[in-house]
Amino acid sequence: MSNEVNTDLLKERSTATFDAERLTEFIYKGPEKVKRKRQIQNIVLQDKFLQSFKPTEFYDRDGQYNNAVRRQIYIMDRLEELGFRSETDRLNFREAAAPVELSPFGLHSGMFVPTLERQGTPEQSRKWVPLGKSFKMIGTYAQTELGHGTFIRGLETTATFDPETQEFILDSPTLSSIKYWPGNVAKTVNHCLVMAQLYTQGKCHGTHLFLVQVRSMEDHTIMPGLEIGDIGPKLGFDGVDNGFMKFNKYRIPRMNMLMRYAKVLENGDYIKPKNAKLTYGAMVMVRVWIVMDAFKALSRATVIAVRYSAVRRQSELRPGGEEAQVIDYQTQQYKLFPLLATSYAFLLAAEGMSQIYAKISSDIERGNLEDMPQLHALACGLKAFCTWVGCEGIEVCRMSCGGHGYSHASGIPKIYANIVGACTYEGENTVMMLQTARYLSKSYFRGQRGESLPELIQYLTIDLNVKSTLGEDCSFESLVAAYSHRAARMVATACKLQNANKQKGMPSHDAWNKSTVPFIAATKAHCHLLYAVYGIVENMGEFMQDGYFNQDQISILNRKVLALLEDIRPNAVALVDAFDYPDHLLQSCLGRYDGQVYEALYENSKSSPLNNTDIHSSYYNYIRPMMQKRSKSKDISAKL
Ligand SMILES: CCCCCCCCCC/C=C\CCCCCCCC(=O)SCCNC(=O)CCNC(=O)[C@H](O)C(C)(C)COP(=O)(O)OP(=O)(O)OC[C@H]1O[C@@H](n2cnc3c(N)ncnc32)[C@H](O)[C@@H]1OP(=O)(O)O
Ligand SMILES: Cc1cc2nc3c(=O)[nH]c(=O)nc-3n(C[C@H](O)[C@H](O)[C@H](O)COP(=O)(O)OP(=O)(O)OC[C@H]3O[C@@H](n4cnc5c(N)ncnc54)[C@H](O)[C@@H]3O)c2cc1C
Repeated sequence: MSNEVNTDLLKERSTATFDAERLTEFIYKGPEKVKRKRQIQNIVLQDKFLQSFKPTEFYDRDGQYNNAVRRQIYIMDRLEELGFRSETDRLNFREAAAPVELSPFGLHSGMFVPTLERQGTPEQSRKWVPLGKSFKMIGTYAQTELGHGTFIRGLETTATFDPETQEFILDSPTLSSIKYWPGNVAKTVNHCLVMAQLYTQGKCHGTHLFLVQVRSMEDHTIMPGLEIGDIGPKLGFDGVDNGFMKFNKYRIPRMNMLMRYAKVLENGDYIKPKNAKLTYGAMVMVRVWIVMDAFKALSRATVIAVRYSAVRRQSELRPGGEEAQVIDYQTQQYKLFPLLATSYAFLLAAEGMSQIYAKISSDIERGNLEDMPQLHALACGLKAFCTWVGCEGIEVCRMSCGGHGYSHASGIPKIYANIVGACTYEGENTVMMLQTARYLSKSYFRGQRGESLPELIQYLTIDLNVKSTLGEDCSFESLVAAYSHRAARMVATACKLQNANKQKGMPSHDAWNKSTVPFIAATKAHCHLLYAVYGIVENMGEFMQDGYFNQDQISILNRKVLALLEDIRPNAVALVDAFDYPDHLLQSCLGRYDGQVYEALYENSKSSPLNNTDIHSSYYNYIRPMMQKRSKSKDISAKL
């Protein structure tokens, strides 16, 4: 590989109208933090073991899982040796060391340990959390079953209290009750947090969490009374062993029920929690993180697509002129620049969401549950919105790279395959949007009754007869007003339909179900408040439906979006550089900082296993015999 930077990229960087480094410092919260991040990334870059892994697509499933375990354990050991204590340092190291592959210990650190911490009594946490943190106990979160994922109340695994032995008996009474999908259940973990229907004194008290040992701590054999296995290959998550698990009247001690909020006493009496949904806390936390995952995935794809578009030359823009950088085509700009802006919007949304989560979850821990519905609605809506928009955007990035985007060498297919799972896991997106929709519906009717609403949804009570004041400048205030108007109108329309259905005599559940399509559209509009001019132009019908904008204003917006493409054009490369993703994090021949994409693609293709021999064994085994057979056949030779 040459050491030179592609001349087009050099030019892009030298003509940018702002200093990308300052923006990097804004993103990572200051120059010291940027420096530290780079130091950590360099440690990884110098690490021969970490650099020795080939991309996961070159391994079969067994190899992918094996490598993932090997690499992640090495990462843990290195983190210990390096003595990194700060969460940011550890995250930076982990991301640089395993940039594409998901960890077979991800659910251990991401759900198992935090749930023990937050849902266990102080004694339970004191006992188990240190074991989890030191990996003496390896665990995961096992909730979903063959028959039910979304409808938690429909889960069928039972945990029946036996006061004689002071134990719970876990059972999978039906085929559909078998736990199915939980990550890392198949091969990695020795413990699970299992969501099961609690029965005591002959009564069901709904779903609760239980700590269950599933493998021997001595030799990792599956505990008697359990059946465990892998569910097979998936679209992504190559290194993750999503599994199935069946309980055959398997006993665990009473104290293995997580009892911070609900309790079962020795005599079998059940003590109710303050709110039954407190058991769902781990899911809320992960939904919040997923917003940040959506940012990371979309921004990486955008970096790759924008850099490649600056390097790729195709066709003549000026007749007889040199071939143009594809980034100069207005259509290419219209594909990519809004996604670049969306990446930045997602970053800010993810940070804002994390702050709200930190505040409300600490209130909840102190017993103040007032804002729980608001947190739930916000986390569900943003998780669904950002993963949907992110995945669509990543696919646009892939296609904007033409044929090379389809190759794993572009790095984009893997980003997509991993993040698209987030549209389903931790709450299927439509279902999540409908949770936010219910909150909006209830809030709308409260607003109609004159009750006060939380700040984020006060716009639901605005006067819908007011028209837009948007002028040539497309001011921030006029854009916010437009989005508020559109979302408020759409929520009101959906609520009116819901009400009309009720008035026709429909039971309230039917009245709700038969208005959910407009409610989903209204909820997307609610989440869309992250956007500006492009969002209006792309959804003009919804903004126009009640004549909110006049014809002149529509023309202004259409002109403005094209003018913005011109504004972004000289800065596009600098705006993606500012994310400061080093090449070894992007793992992309197309998104390289130096822009040497053709050399990289050519080199990369040489590592394809099909190139190990000039003549593949299938020639001797199948092609040659087929040709020999055909050449002997009279019919064929006659035709030839
Ligand atoms: C290549 C490099 C790229 C870089 C990026 C890569 C990105 C990849 C990163 C991946 C990293 C790590 C790996 C991730 C691992 C994946 C983990 C996946 C784990 C799981 O999936 S665990 C299982 C998750 N399951 C779910 O989420 C189930 C969804 N269902 C529910 O949550 C609920 O049941 C419900 C559907 C929300 C509600 O059901 P229902 O209406 O029946 O209501 P309930 O009776 O249950 O509730 C009544 C009432 O309560 C309200 N409510 C419900 N939940 C909550 C809550 N959590 N908090 C507060 N209130 C709640 C509900 O709204 C009702 O209210 P109402 O009566 O309407 O007022
Ligand atoms: C990669 C991956 C990792 C996972 N990891 C884990 C894990 O670690 N632990 C774990 O417990 N689970 C895990 N899961 C399971 C995951 O949480 C569930 O698949 C998810 O919650 C969706 O539930 P479901 O499969 O039952 O979908 P379903 O609910 O069956 O969805 C099917 C369709 O029905 C629609 N639908 C369902 N209910 C409604 C409704 N009320 N209103 C309108 N439409 C509805 C949905 O919108 C969807 O279109 C994982 C899944 C994946 C893909």
